[in-house]
Amino acid sequence: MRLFTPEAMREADQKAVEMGYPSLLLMEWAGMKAARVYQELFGHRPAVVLAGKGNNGGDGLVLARHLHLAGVPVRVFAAEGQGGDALLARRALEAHGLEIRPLEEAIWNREEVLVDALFGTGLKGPLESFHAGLVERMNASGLPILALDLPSGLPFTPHAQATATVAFAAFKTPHLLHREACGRLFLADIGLPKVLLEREDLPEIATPEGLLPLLPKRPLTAHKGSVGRVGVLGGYRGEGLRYAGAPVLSALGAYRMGAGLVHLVAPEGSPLEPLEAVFHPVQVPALPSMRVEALAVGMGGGPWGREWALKALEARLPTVLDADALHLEVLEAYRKAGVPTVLTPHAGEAGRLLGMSPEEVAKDPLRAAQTLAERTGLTVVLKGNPTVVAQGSRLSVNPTGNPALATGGTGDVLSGVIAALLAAGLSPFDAARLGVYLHGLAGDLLAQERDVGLLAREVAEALPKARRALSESSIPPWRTV
Ligand SMILES: NC(=O)C1=CN([C@@H]2O[C@H](COP(=O)(O)OP(=O)(O)OC[C@H]3O[C@@H](n4cnc5c(N)ncnc54)[C@H](OP(=O)(O)O)[C@@H]3O)[C@@H](O)[C@H]2O)[C@H](O)CC1
Ligand SMILES: [K+]
Repeated sequence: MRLFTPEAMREADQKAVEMGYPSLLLMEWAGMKAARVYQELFGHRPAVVLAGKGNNGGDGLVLARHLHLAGVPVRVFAAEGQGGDALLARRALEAHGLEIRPLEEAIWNREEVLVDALFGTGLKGPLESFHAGLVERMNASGLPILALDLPSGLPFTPHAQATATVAFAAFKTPHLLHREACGRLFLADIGLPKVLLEREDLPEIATPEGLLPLLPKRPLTAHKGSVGRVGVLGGYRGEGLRYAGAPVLSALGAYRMGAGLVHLVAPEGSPLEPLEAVFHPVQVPALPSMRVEALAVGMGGGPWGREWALKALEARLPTVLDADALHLEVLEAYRKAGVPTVLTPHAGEAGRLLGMSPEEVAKDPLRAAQTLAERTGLTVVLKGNPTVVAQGSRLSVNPTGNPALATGGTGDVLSGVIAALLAAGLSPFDAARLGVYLHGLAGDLLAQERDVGLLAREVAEALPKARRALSESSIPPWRTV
């Protein structure tokens, strides 16, 4: 599944029309499918449809007709000046005798549900004062908001804060970059010819169908040496072993992702945990002899991070470089050595490597991840909401995960998860996108029980459940209608 920009979506739309596909059919399906979602979520609760003058408004007018025909009470407030399909949608609605009042008069009461059909992909800049005021009034109403295609105003502020969003034909960048504004996501097939949605040049959205075939199988003859062994190198002896837990969490992540054996190389005095690991206490960063197929390096390494990474490079094994190991000259050494490498920076670390502020990175994570991947020649996991995986020109955007994961140590767990998948034989890009997806899904499963107060080790513990959910193809983060 591809992630469309609003422009790419408009192109697909235009191509459909050039192919002779009637655009009115697309609008009819969009409005009809959205009406179906409305009824599923709100039953016969009365609707207030707020429609703009563009095609997003047209979708809203079609929805109003379908709700009316289904016996749902509907009041419609629409901008003036529709043309094309939206005007036909308006006429069709009027033919059923529904009154359409000016948008300026929009008002609602406590029983109603707001349908946001003001703007979709055609918005060119931040909302001007009238629409900004309207959207703010909608948000402040406390009523549920069903957004058609996009919460109006996105990607700018202010924008509608939706309870649920029905995306038409495909997800667009704001759906994943501003997930918190979208509420529950629904994806509606509106009959757009499939060839128009197959765009290899666009970023992929990691989906269960795409990732399931990558999940390492465990044959009956498996033993601990055959399913992938991981070496974890990290920790710093200064400052009283302040981050001694980080390598332990990485080791837990690796075990819970299915590593057969984990070797833990950490400063003397570090906790001897987890009990299942093979311990190598060292005085200074070192690479002891051990039989492993992949490494996770840098967690809690502080000033030792660089040395850990350079020592680890001697093994010439697929490696995950995290946190303190992330320095430009280290990355250059890994690239030169041709070692399959995955970097796992957050926005702050990526910003440091790119010479940008963390805010700039977070604003356009797709571009930042791709730039870092191109500059380093390595595979990049840019952690954030959403997490983006980049390698060369390939981009994969991860739809799992939630704010509960924003807690100390979850990144360390992720490094072990990806290392375990590398050790099981996956390529860096596949290990990264599968690892990120499962790690996020583990967090999502836990958030169903509690949405704050998660511990990183619990995320590790939930990994087998996430793995099972993926193999049983349950819980995609959206529903298709
Ligand atoms: N293939 C599909 O996915 C289909 C999508 N459909 C729906 O169509 C919209 C996109 O429709 P479009 O008409 O291109 O655009 P919008 O309805 O989102 O908005 C256009 C109007 O917004 C005005 N505008 C633009 N920027 C601003 C702004 N900053 N402030 C105020 N007004 C603004 C613009 O006015 P202009 O005078 O600038 O032209 C337009 O009037 C998509 O999201 C789907 O919902 C189809 O229905 C089916 C196929
Ligand atoms: K909208």
